[in-house]
Amino acid sequence: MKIFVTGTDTDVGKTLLSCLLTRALNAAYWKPVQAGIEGGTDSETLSGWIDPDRVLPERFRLTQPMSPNQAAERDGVAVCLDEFQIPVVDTPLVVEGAGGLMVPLNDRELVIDLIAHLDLPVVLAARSGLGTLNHTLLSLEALRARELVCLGIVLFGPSHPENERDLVHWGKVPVLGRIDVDRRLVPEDAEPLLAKLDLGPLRAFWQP
Ligand SMILES: Nc1ncnc2c1ncn2[C@@H]1O[C@H](COP(=O)(O)OP(=O)(O)OP(=O)(O)O)[C@@H](O)[C@H]1O
Ligand SMILES: C[C@H](N)[C@H](N)CCCCCC(=O)O
Ligand SMILES: [Mg+2]
Repeated sequence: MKIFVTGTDTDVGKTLLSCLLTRALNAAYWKPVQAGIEGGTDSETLSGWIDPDRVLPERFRLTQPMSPNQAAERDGVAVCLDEFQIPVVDTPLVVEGAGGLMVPLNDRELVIDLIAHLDLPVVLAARSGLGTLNHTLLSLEALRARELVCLGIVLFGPSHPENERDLVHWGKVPVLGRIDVDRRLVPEDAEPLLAKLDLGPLRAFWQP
């Protein structure tokens, strides 16, 4: 069971979702491209939530908090799809992208091309409130155009039932749940937060 966690944007909740999914699935975690290391990386965050031995080394650790193509340019590093091989692990694996789907890795390749290269189904982190319909439906359309599978959407933010309804209607993808981040979340919050998510569509993908 291998999943790529992507989002409609940066700072949308991919890392928090990855924390929850890795715990729920007893998975390893891999961040192929980390852009920005000052103030802590996503892998360091995950190491607080799961056994650090299950946090695999990033393929690229770029110093600047920018789009990977720009951060790579600053660091004088060449990022390219051929450099990414899915890690071999004997557990499920959660892979977290950088930013959203159309974020460039270099002059020719985008994060969505990395998903296709790794050949993984996607879980999409999205905001719950005003603006999410456009961002989320565009993301789903981009995935469909490349014949990539989206197993579900996880919403971050306050309750907005009409948005949830419209995302399911137009996106034709289940909303797995919603997480309202109203304070600093700690690993002890994992179980109650996971209770808000329906991981059935994920498990059904591998065990129909
Ligand atoms: N433990 C936490 N408790 C509460 N809020 C958090 C926590 N960790 C991150 N946040 C906040 O939640 C939001 C989503 O953060 P998150 O790191 O999950 O984004 P992301 O989609 O992974 O971004 P990136 O593209 O940088 O990987 C941000 O506003 C962040 O500041
Ligand atoms: C720096 C940030 N936290 C991520 N690592 C990279 C986000 C790239 C977003 C690019 C963009 O959509 O304009
Ligand atoms: Mg992140």
